Amino acid sequence: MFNHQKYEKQYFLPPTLSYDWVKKETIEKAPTWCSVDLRDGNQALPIPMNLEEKLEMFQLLVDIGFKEIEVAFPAASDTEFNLVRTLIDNNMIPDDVTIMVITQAREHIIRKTFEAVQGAPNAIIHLYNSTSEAQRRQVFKKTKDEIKQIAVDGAVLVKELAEETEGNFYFQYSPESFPGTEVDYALDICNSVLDIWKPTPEHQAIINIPTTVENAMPHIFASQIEYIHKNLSYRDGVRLSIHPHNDRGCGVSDAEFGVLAGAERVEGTLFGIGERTGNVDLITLAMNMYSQGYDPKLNFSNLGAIRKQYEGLTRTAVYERQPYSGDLVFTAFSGSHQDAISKGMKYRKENQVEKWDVPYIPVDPMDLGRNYQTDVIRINSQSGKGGIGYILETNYGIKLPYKMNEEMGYATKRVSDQTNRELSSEEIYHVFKEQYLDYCPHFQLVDYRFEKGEQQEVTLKLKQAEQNIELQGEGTGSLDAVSNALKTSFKLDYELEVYEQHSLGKDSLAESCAQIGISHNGQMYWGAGIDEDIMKASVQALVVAVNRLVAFK
Ligand SMILES: CC(=O)SCCNC(=O)CCNC(=O)[C@H](O)C(C)(C)COP(=O)(O)OP(=O)(O)OC[C@H]1O[C@@H](n2cnc3c(N)ncnc32)[C@H](O)[C@@H]1OP(=O)(O)O
Ligand SMILES: CC(C)C(=O)C(=O)O
Repeated sequence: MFNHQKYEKQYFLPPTLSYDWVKKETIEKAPTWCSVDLRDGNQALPIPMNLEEKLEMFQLLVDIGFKEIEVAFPAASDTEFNLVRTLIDNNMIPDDVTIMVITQAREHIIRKTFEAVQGAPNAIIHLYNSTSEAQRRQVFKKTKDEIKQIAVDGAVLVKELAEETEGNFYFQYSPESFPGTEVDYALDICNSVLDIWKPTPEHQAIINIPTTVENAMPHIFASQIEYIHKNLSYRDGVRLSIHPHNDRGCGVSDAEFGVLAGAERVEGTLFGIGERTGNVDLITLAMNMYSQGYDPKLNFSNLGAIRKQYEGLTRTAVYERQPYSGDLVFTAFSGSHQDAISKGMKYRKENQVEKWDVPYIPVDPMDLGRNYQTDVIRINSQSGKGGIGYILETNYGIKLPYKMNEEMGYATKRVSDQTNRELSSEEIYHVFKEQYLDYCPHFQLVDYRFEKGEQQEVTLKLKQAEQNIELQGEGTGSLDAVSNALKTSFKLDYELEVYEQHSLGKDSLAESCAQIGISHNGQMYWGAGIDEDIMKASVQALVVAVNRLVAFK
């Protein structure tokens, strides 16, 4: 039964509430990013990564710029254990990268973990135990003091083994299931663990606060973090870290507010892969900083390639609307968005604008390895002339007069609406070709010859109903002469209103595109021609416009 009365709030407010974090505007300095793709991300995969895949993932994370990487839960499986050994035995960990391994606060698991990290140049031992009221009551069946003792005993053993084991070790403690834990109690456990480790500014420890299962609004989490930040012992010897999950869809807000509230380090995964609804997406966090003009200290300039590799390694598909990385996140299908984007891109080019402010596109897609041809505007029945003109211009160099563009827009939308699908740029060009370059159902241009008399004279060779015919005309200019020949011979009455032409390329051999608009009884009829010879392009454009007049008047 769908009954909200079955539920009640499960989070705890800190004993004293302060909201200093609210007064801060944005994140200007990148926190330390710790990737947990190989641990929390991996433990959520239906088929966890194998050793080769993990090694490839490790290299990918290093290449992106991560300096802290949680590589394994060594006691979980041979594969996890072997990954740590492979990295250490083969000196595969760059000097500026610290690996992290996680362990439950259980003796045999901690011992196994130290076997795995023996000889590590730098490694963080991440100790955790669950502290929530629900888990104390249901899972561990222990009192608060007994649960605290699990953490303290674990911290003691971790310290002892670190002293005995070859390698350089740092410590991290997480009160797992923190969202369901009384905040002052969680703080008390963290401080008790720190009392064992006695961290200093020279050898810091990490206290990592997770939203194991996110159960409150992000401002609650921020207030909890601010309380811990202000009341943690050994504060200058501690890096305060957060580990947001996304059960309520607020992982990014938790992380950003948490940093404003005093966290110096953020754990998460690429693309937000992780248990249930995932961990916080570090790409989103980093790119949110980047898009405000701050250096995130992670490089996603080839995000498409990163995504492809990641999807292969994890056998997981990235959602098409995933911020920054999804297939469709830079794409407008709707007309008014397309119009603004198209004008914004033009404005940017013409005015050499330095800072990015194109409407509807929060960051320059090119910065992430995307392109303007296929990523920004795509066409379906929701699209408009701005977008359709943009596709013709960016893909084919064709610029249409305003009113012709409008008509072409409706012609294209009609095709998409009737077929109920998106149209590719080739299909859009096909509509243009069919309607404006080749539309000659009544007569077709075969050839023409100009002669200069008192006026410009033309002999126009056409084909009509499979018969060759010749028309004569004269006028003040070449096009005028062709137009008069058509008007007189076919007894037509129209005004030549618009004549535009431009080159389709930069060199002198490039083709020209001519567009002609003629009016009859207040209605415009359009035609276009493309040829290396500008006159030929223009005559063809006029022939199409007149054909359309005959067909549609
Ligand atoms: C929120 C998180 O992501 S936490 C990380 C979770 N990740 C994983 O669990 C992935 C890897 N885990 C594993 O491979 C296995 O769980 C192992 C190898 C670590 C341990 O396996 P097992 O001992 O067979 O079982 P299991 O994990 O179910 O252990 C449960 C026991 O450990 C206790 N326990 C669980 N977590 C902890 C902890 N952090 N500290 C101390 N004890 C713990 C439980 O109370 C339970 O005790 P009981 O045996 O007295 O009932
Ligand atoms: C162990 C902790 C950090 C964790 O993964 C979680 O609580 O989600």
